[in-house]
Amino acid sequence: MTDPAPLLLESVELTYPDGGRRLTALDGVSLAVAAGELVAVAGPSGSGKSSLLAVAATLLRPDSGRVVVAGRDTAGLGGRDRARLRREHVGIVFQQANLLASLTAVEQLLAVEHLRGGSVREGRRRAEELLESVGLGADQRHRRPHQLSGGERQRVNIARALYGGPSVLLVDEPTSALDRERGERVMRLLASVTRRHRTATVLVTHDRPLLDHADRVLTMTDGRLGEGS
Ligand SMILES: Nc1ncnc2c1ncn2[C@@H]1O[C@H](COP(=O)(O)OP(=O)(O)OP(=O)(O)O)[C@@H](O)[C@H]1O
Repeated sequence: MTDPAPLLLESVELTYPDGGRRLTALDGVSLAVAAGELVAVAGPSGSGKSSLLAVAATLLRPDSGRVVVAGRDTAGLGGRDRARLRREHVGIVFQQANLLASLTAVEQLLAVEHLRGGSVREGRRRAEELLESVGLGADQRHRRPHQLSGGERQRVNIARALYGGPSVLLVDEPTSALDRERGERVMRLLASVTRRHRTATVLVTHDRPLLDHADRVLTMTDGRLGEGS
């Protein structure tokens, strides 16, 4: 029997208030992402890509349809249970690295351990290992964000998202602040962490050459998700 997909969306509808009416951002979106699979979502500005990530992250509740994360149907969950589900099962990588200016790379990951109420000694070892696995050398691991390059900051960001051992990894335009070559390298890294950590990864990008690194490419058009780029 195959394992259930860590991320499952079924017939999801999402609208936003728009004056006196409602604007449809997601229109009957269904998507299943398997463990170890990297799905890229392309599509024009305003087509609904960020809305898709927000719903998958349980940050927004859909008007209708099902969102199942790590086997849990999120429909009946209150705010606290959603927050816990996110903390335990969802890693999020935003466009900008959003790192805390005063903390070193290792400490950025330890801040997550602190939130989880775990052991800092254990956490330090795991943080060092993860940062090494995304390609940060021993020196860089003890630098603050302004002492790192944009690509290195994005690597710290990815390591931090992986820290909690998520089964779902959601990535929003990870290469937009990077030049072509660094963007390619970050994309290769995301493909490799998806395989190594067996995450169900959804990545939103405008950057067409990067789509080659995905297992599957989908296109969002006016809130509808279709096959192919
Ligand atoms: N909070 C909001 N309130 C009202 N409308 C919104 C809100 N957020 C997004 N929208 C609208 O919903 C639609 C989808 O937006 P979304 O941000 O998901 O698109 P996107 O594909 O991620 O765009 P981009 O590539 O420019 O980031 C757009 O028409 C947008 O204007």
